[in-house]
Parts: sequence; C-alpha cells; structure tokens
Amino acid sequence: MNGKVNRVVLIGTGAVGCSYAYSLINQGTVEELVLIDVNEFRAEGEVMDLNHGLPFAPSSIKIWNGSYKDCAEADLVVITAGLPQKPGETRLDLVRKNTMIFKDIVKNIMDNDFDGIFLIATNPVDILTYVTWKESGLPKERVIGSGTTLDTARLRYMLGDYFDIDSRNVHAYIIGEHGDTELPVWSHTTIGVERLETYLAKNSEYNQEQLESLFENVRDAAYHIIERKGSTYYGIGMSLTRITKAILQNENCILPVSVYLDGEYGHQDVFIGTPAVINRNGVKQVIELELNDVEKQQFDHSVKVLKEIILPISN
Ligand SMILES: NC(=O)C1=CN([C@@H]2O[C@H](COP(=O)(O)OP(=O)(O)OC[C@H]3O[C@@H](n4cnc5c(N)ncnc54)[C@H](O)[C@@H]3O)[C@@H](O)[C@H]2O)C=CC1
Ligand SMILES: CC(=O)C(=O)O
Repeated sequence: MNGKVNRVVLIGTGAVGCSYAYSLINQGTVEELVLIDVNEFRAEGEVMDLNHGLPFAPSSIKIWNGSYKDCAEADLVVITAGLPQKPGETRLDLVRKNTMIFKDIVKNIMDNDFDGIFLIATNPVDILTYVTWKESGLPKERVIGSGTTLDTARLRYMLGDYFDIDSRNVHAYIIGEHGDTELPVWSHTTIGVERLETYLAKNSEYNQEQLESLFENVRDAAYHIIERKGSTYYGIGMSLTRITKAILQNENCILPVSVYLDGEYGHQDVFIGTPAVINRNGVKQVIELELNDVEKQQFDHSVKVLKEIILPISN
C-alpha cells in the first residue's frame, strides 16, 4: 500500500458518492479525499461545498477535485459512478450500461498504477464488483463490493424498531445478491444476547410471520424509497464509511460485503454478499455461515441468478 496518509479516491460524485464523502468527513475517517466525476464541473462544485464545512470536521482532511493520476497514491478507490435505478427498474436491469462505464473507469485507474483496494457500490453491485476484479487483475482479496451491508443495516434497524431494542444490539445478517434474491439468516440472528428462536418463544407478542413481512420491507426498501424520493443515498453513504473504516483502520471487522467465493458454500467464481473479515489488506477471511436447508436453497438460487448475468458479460 502506498502513501504516508490515508487517501481515498472517489469516482462518481452523484447522490451516493457525495453522501459517502459527507459521512467520511463527519466521521473523521480519512486524511485525503479525491473526487472524480465525468462531470468535472459538478465534482468541482461538490469539492467547494464539502471544503466549506471543514472548520467543523472532527479531524483535518484535504479534499480536491482530482484526476485518475491521483489513484497511484490511493489506499482505497471507491466507485459510485454510473446510472441509478429508475422507478420500477431492478438493479439487474442496469447491468449492461454500468458494465460499459466500469470497464472504462477501471482501465483508467489501473493505467495509473493503482495498487490499493477497490470498494464498489454501483448497481448491480455484485456483478460490477466481479467486473472490477476481472478488469483490474488485482487479487480477489483487494476487490470488495458493498454487498448486503446496507440491507443488513436495514434489517437491524427494522428488527430494533420491532423489538424495541437498540439496533446496535441486534445481530442479524442479510446475505446473497444485493437485490431481489437476498435472504435473511434467521438461524444466526440474536436479539441482544438471545437467539431469535428463544426470544420469540419467551415473548409471545412477537412472531415469525411478522418477521417475514419485516424482511420483505428490507428487501424492497430501495423500491419504496425510490418511489418516494427518486433514489437512496444516506444509508449507503454510511455503509460505505463503515467499510472504509474497517479497511483503513485495520479493524478485522466482520461485515456482510460482496466477496469472491472460492469454494465457500459450495460455489466458485462469483461475488456475493456474505460476512467476511475486513482489514487493511482487504478481505482477510470469507465466513461461511452454517445455513439451514431453506437458507441454503435460497442462497444457491441467489448465486444462480448472479452467475446467469456474469456468464455473458465475462466473455
Ligand atoms: N450498493 C448499494 O447498496 C447502493 C447502490 N446504489 C447505486 O449507486 C449508483 C450511483 O447512484 P447515484 O449516486 O444515486 O447516481 P447519480 O446519478 O446521482 O450519480 C452518478 C454519478 O456518476 C457519474 N458518472 C457516470 N459515468 C461516469 C464515468 N464514466 N466516470 C465518472 N463518473 C461517472 C455521473 O456524472 C454522476 O455524477 C447507482 O448504480 C445506484 O443504483 C445506490 C444505493 C445503494
Ligand atoms: C438502490 C439500492 O441499491 C438500495 O438502496 O438498496
């Protein structure tokens, strides 16, 4: 890894990119932040606006409107560039357009001697993380997608709200595609210190049926938000900041990100959301959860859907 100070290069200064930048600055996560967008004038405006808040930031940070040359010294390149979903459009509908954009962006980054870690958020995120890995030629450990980090945060928030327990004490994971085939891992969910099953048995006002409808709200949250306000960006901005901290601060933190499966869950050659240990080197370990039969079937289906998309674009 290069550079004496932590440098993040952000490609794509739209709603998601700038929410991430704003969150990074407010949490004092990084020392240098470079913004790049095909719309240079817009990136310039965002840099001006963000810089004007720095007297109130918790730590000093240098922010500038850069070029791909800045990637040579970067520890982390975060890509949020591309097209967002329109109302009614699925994440997978975006695949062709955003794959073309990504091939170009990743080439520009690698042509400028980037030797750090990639973090991808653009949708469909599992597919574009795969494209980034293929196009960059970097080891699989250094290419990470935001995966189901946001979905997991949504699940924890909604479970916390349902059980009236602080969401930070709710331990639950969404795994699989960041999209329509994702699944909740109820078998590994704990509310505070108790397994979900035990918690439900002790508290008869709660039941599994309501949890299934809660999950549907998690899975469809993006559609619900897009219908109301056009796009989603704060939740993903904070999710990307959490992953960035895990990387730059060498946390060995477990997060449900999109990682390359190399035999885990019986699958290969796909990027998909599963808990993984994240540190300064990227993915330290992919955690293979022991799934029950239903969860395994759903996860296998999610892999199948992603592989069907990957196949034509990887040739
Ligand atoms: N992974 C996740 O959990 C989430 C992912 N997203 C995804 O994030 C992506 C970005 O969404 P928004 O920021 O709302 O879109 P946006 O339209 O506000 O911003 C996209 C930005 O990318 C820039 N861009 C386009 N082509 C480029 C190129 N070749 N080089 C550099 N910059 C380029 C555009 O100029 C624009 O500023 C979408 O694909 C969206 O679906 C959104 C929310 C959650
Ligand atoms: C747009 C999107 O992927 C989300 O909010 O989950």
